Amino acid sequence: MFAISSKELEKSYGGELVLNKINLEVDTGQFVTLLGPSGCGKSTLLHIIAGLEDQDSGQLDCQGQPITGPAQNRVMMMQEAALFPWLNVEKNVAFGLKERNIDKEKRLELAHQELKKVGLADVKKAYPHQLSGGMQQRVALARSMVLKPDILLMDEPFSALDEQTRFKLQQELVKLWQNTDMTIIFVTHSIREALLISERVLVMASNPGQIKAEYELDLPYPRKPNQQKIVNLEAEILEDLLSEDDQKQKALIEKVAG
Ligand SMILES: Nc1ncnc2c1ncn2[C@@H]1O[C@H](COP(=O)(O)OP(=O)(O)OP(=O)(O)O)[C@@H](O)[C@H]1O
Repeated sequence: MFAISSKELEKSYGGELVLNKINLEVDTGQFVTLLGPSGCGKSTLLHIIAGLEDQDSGQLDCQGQPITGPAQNRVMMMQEAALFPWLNVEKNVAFGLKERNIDKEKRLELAHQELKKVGLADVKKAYPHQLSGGMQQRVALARSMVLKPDILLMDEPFSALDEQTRFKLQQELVKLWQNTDMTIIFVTHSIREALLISERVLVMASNPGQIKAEYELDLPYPRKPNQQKIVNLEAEILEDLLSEDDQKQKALIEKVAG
């Protein structure tokens, strides 16, 4: 049974087809990246998988059951940490456990354990504004992980971070994932990021959004950006996206010029 599967999934906004015939099969425990240019529908697809939006047509299942809305076993992490500024770090992490009828002491204990994994147990009494952007995203990661999701959906979670912090968080995320059975679907428009972290890269194209290529990455972790295979694949995917972009631009010029 697949963690997530879709058949001929489609979505339009205002008459514009945004997702076209998305066929997806994600194995349990896999780390999959949706890679593509701005506007190709990556976030829309992730939101539909999260159950935050409906598709117009096509089948979408999680663990063999149709997705009809949000569920506790699917957790979404966004680009902005969006922590509660009035709660300290441990309470931010523990917050989502309230819904699960876990008592306060246990909630804080679980939050502590998760904060330890992201190296932030020592600042659990601090408030979000006291932390750097990278630390805030680590807290957001702990807040997602404490819920022990089967499926973690990540929408460009590191794209607002500086390069070295981003690299560190990529490595940490991979380590955290390796210690679980969690399935991750990660959205990015960084080719390098996709190649450094995931087992499978699905390259999307726009107008309408579709999956146009797929790469299986049978490379051990931790990966380095200067590994020959990564360098070669990065060049290949970039080339592909550039030629796609040229065609789109040509079509747009023809349309605008009449
Ligand atoms: N709620 C909405 N209403 C109308 N149009 C929308 C809505 N959400 C997304 N779109 C449109 O759908 C298309 C795909 O958007 P989406 O955000 O999924 O792309 P993306 O690949 O995630 O882009 P980015 O990398 O810039 O976040 C875009 O043209 C966008 O304007």
